[in-house]
Amino acid sequence: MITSDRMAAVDANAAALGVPRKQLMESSGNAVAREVRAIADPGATVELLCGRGNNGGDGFVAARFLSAYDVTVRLLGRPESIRTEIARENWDALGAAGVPTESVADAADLALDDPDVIVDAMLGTGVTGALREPERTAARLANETDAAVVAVDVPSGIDADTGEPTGEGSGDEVRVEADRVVTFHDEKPGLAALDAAVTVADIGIPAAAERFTGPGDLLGIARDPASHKGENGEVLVIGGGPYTGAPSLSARSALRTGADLVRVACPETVARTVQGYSADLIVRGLPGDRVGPAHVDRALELAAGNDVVVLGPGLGGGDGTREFVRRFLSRYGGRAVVDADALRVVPDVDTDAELICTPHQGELVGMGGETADDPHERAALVRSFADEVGHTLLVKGATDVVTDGDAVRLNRTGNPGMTVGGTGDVLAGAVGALAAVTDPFEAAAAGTYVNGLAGDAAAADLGNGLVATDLIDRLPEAMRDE
Ligand SMILES: NC(=O)C1=CN([C@@H]2O[C@H](COP(=O)(O)OP(=O)(O)OC[C@H]3O[C@@H](n4cnc5c(N)ncnc54)[C@H](O)[C@@H]3O)[C@@H](O)[C@H]2O)[C@@H](O)CC1
Ligand SMILES: [K+]
Repeated sequence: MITSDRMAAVDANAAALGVPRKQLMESSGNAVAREVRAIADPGATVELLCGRGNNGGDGFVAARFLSAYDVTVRLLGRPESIRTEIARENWDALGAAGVPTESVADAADLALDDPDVIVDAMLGTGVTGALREPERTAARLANETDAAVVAVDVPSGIDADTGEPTGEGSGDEVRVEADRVVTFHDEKPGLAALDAAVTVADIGIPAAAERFTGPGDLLGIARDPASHKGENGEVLVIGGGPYTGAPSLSARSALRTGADLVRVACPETVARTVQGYSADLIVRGLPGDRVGPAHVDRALELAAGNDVVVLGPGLGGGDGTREFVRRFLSRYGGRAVVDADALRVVPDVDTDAELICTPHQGELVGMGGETADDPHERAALVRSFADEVGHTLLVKGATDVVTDGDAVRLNRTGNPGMTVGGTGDVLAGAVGALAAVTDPFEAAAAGTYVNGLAGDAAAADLGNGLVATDLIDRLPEAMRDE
């Protein structure tokens, strides 16, 4: 099963792997034609109702694969209104090849002869709201015929994620009643409940487009242009003690990854150092030089106003600090990224919090998890450990493993230059910022992807001489990866 959002991400990842959308459209159209051939003999009349988006583009391609049939391609709208370049190219190819086409902009001009097969290539996953004209009339007419209706990807007017009509509640819910659906790459959650035979067509999306992170993994993080300060994430970093630089690295990384407000709670002795690094940070000093059990109430109070807590950078080990982490997590019910010395506490603590743990392999073993050299074998081990602890794990390595105990994603951005101190703090901050705007699994996957990209950009300039702050500077550019 794949949702529309994830499908869009995988599609972008496929393009980054060298399989562009036009190529996928070719396979999609081919698969639709195959379905038509399975239900109608050569010479049968086939009417292709095509919209102006890529769903329509799939229809244009299908027509080319149906030269043995009596085909009519009907574009709903004017040719100038075709929305995408690849759909337009396929429309032009039909004209050049002399395939009969017709464009109908006005619903009043629509009439369907009595075809044997109707291909519904009007709207796919790009549909919003109730069907508008002329698609609406075309859907009604298609439903009234005796033709076998083959829908491309999803019946027009149906939400692929829910199976509900897209105009639901408007009293206006026209949708195509398809006999068959040819959907692409994987099953869609909304199709199972429909009264139609669903075929899943492999359109050549590489398995790696789903297995590995890519630019598509950043699509879900697009910012609402109308958003206000605070709506794109407020993060509290709790850290510092023996290591004074770590919390500031995490905090600045969170800012550069897009968080609106970042606060740091750290020992008073560390506070001045953190503030010295950046005037953009709001720093709250906790009495003393180590974070300990005495600070739990204050830390919870500070955490309350934030979307995410990043817990661990520079805290150090020691009984007092561990006790702080244990008590904090047992009372905290929000979302947190847990890193470094705070990690060991996680398997034993009873918490309502939603955690993203970011261990390297040594820390994973310290938590009680297992690892293996082969990334796929390691992924399986980490997945079952995540399931056991009930939290999202991001296990760092040459290939990072991200899993929530169910889904698994691997990341291969990054380079050996990043073994320098502090890059883990940068990662924790980036994941923290992202966890404020998307779910923990997606935040961990996107966070490690951009952190690695920033590291790769730093290595391109500086080789193994890169330091953690070089990554922070390059995070904004990495976030714009396309
Ligand atoms: N994601 C992928 O990897 C692939 C997608 N493909 C196809 O691309 C489709 C998605 O393409 P698009 O994103 O262009 O979207 P659609 O083709 O589903 O719809 C595009 C346009 O329809 C119009 N529209 C939206 N809602 C409407 C409504 N209620 N009434 C009338 N018009 C409306 C809008 O102008 C919108 O831009 C998929 O369903 C699939 O068929 C395939 O070509 C191959 C691979
Ligand atoms: K369709």
